[in-house]
Amino acid sequence: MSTNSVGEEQQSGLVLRGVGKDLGGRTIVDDLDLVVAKGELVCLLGPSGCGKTTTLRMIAGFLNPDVGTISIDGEIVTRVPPEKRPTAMVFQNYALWPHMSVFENVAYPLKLRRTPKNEITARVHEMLELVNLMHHEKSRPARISGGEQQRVALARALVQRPAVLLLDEPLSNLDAKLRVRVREDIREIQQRLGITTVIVTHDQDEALSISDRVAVMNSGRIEQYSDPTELYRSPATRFVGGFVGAMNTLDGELRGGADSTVAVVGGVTVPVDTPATPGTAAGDRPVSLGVRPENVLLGPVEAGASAKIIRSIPRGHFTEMVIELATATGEPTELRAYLDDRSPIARLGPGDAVGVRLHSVLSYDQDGRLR
Ligand SMILES: Nc1ncnc2c1ncn2[C@@H]1O[C@H](COP(=O)(O)OP(=O)(O)OP(=O)(O)O)[C@@H](O)[C@H]1O
Repeated sequence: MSTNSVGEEQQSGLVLRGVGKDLGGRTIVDDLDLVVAKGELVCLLGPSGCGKTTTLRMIAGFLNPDVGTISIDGEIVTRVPPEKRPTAMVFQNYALWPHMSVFENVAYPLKLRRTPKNEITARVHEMLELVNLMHHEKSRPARISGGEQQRVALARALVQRPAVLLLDEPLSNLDAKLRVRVREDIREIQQRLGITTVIVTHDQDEALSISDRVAVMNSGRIEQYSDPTELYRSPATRFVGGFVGAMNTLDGELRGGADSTVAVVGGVTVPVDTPATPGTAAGDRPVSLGVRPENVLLGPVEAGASAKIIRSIPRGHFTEMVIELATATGEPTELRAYLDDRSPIARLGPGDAVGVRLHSVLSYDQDGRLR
């Protein structure tokens, strides 16, 4: 995690230090540190109940942390009420006023602050242009689509010119196709304005595709805080590896050096091309290996450890194969592999024999930490 330097504190858009919250007699957020740079988009990603929304609500000021501090642009705001904080929130259900037009909805926070009328008009129009909704300024929310309602909610947050924009599961009410469009729109607008943004999501695809960095949460703590590529390639814990993307987990260990590494699984030796963490054979024995399905390489029997195809699942632009490794111990060890449809192996089916090699194998210790 980041250092506690004063310089970093001042240059950062948002800083949480040692933030904790108990609710209903349980610790929901536990000693959480998070530094979001100015203009950065960060997703809080994690399973249901891990404390993402609670964290977001503390940043917005709707909930007070029991311990820790929150600062925005170098100012401590831990006890500042929500309406006085330089934050604006987009809620999961958008929370638009049904009896107000699109214009009035976006104007509402400015009216509350007694902004002069002509300034309200100018700022609302500027925002409606930004989210491409000028043609709907007189419409009621019920008359526009879900994606458009989402953009109204975004405009209503941005019109307040917050230092930090907060979005709670902003895409969960949209269908799959629209979700991709709208998340790209959000990213584009966020980058254009250079606004520090925190988004809560449980959707890894969403987090990986729009974030500068992703904070993966589990049981009230951040397990890893990295850019999307690093998060996918080197998940710091077994939990992160399983939560972000698909991962085969095997009981076994890596042996050998960088040139000729093998994975020993159930008493058989599987050749490994480029282990992600070379030299893991030394010291304490790792207790598990992780390998992404696209890094399980299938070829002719003689080219790798022997295995049998159990299932072949067409996945559109690729084929997913479930294979069983022929272990010496007789313990069944299943692996999933993704194969290019053009590969001759993709034409094989259940019962056929294949040779297995592995690529970029990760090795985890007893506590599930990357070695
Ligand atoms: N006011 C409260 N009193 C007691 N428990 C609460 C309260 N608010 C939230 N919790 C509990 O805190 C835990 C974390 O809730 P939170 O909403 O932060 O999770 P989340 O990660 O956002 O999950 P989800 O994706 O399901 O919204 C949950 O188990 C929830 O039941």
